[in-house]
Amino acid sequence: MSEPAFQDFYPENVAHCYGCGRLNASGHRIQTRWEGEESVTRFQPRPEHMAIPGFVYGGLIASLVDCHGTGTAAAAMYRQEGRAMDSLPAYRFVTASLHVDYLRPTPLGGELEIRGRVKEIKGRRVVVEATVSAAGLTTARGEVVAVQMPDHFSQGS
Ligand SMILES: CCCCC/C=C\C/C=C\C/C=C\C/C=C\CCCC(=O)SCCNC(=O)CCNC(=O)[C@H](O)C(C)(C)COP(=O)(O)OP(=O)(O)OC[C@H]1O[C@@H](n2cnc3c(N)ncnc32)[C@H](O)[C@@H]1OP(=O)(O)O
Repeated sequence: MSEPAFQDFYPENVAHCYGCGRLNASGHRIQTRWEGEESVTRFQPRPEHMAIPGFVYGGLIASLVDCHGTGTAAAAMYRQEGRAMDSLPAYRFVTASLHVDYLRPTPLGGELEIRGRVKEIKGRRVVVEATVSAAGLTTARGEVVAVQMPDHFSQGS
């Protein structure tokens, strides 16, 4: 059995995100893990994730990069501090900025692989670079600026 994903450690009150919340039955429920210095998410797009026949919708790609980035940011902070991901207080990150370059059309059909690297950790901010690949070919590149979430965010205020 594979080890738990970063998202498996999200506290219940922040586990409903459409991209990464394990408690959102209609969402993508992505799962991200370390592979050495890189974080990796694998995702199988469904037929409805179509842009034009045969190709993946760019919004889905952005969504995957987004939540891959926020998950990697949290995991990177735990790793930097040598803390287990189930230790308290929990680190929660939201997206401050999301940038995606679509390099070539992403074929719809096979699994996508998102690979991330931590570019910078500074104060409450973590910058994560990511690539999206299909069948070994990089089709998109992204950057996420994730900022540690203020406490009031999870209470809907
Ligand atoms: C392995 C982990 C396991 C455990 C994990 C545990 C918990 C994690 C759990 C869950 C994760 C949480 C949620 C998951 C759900 C969703 C994730 C998916 C992503 C989303 O779907 S989430 C929704 C969309 N997202 C928003 O709805 C954000 C709206 N926004 C704001 O709420 C504020 O805007 C905020 C909070 C971003 C900042 O506000 P603030 O007042 O707290 O902080 P402040 O402004 O002081 O910025 C502090 C430093 O970030 C820099 N900075 C700020 N903004 C920047 C930008 N745009 N570009 C570049 N840098 C920026 C500043 O320059 C400064 O940097 P410096 O300190 O170096 O000067």
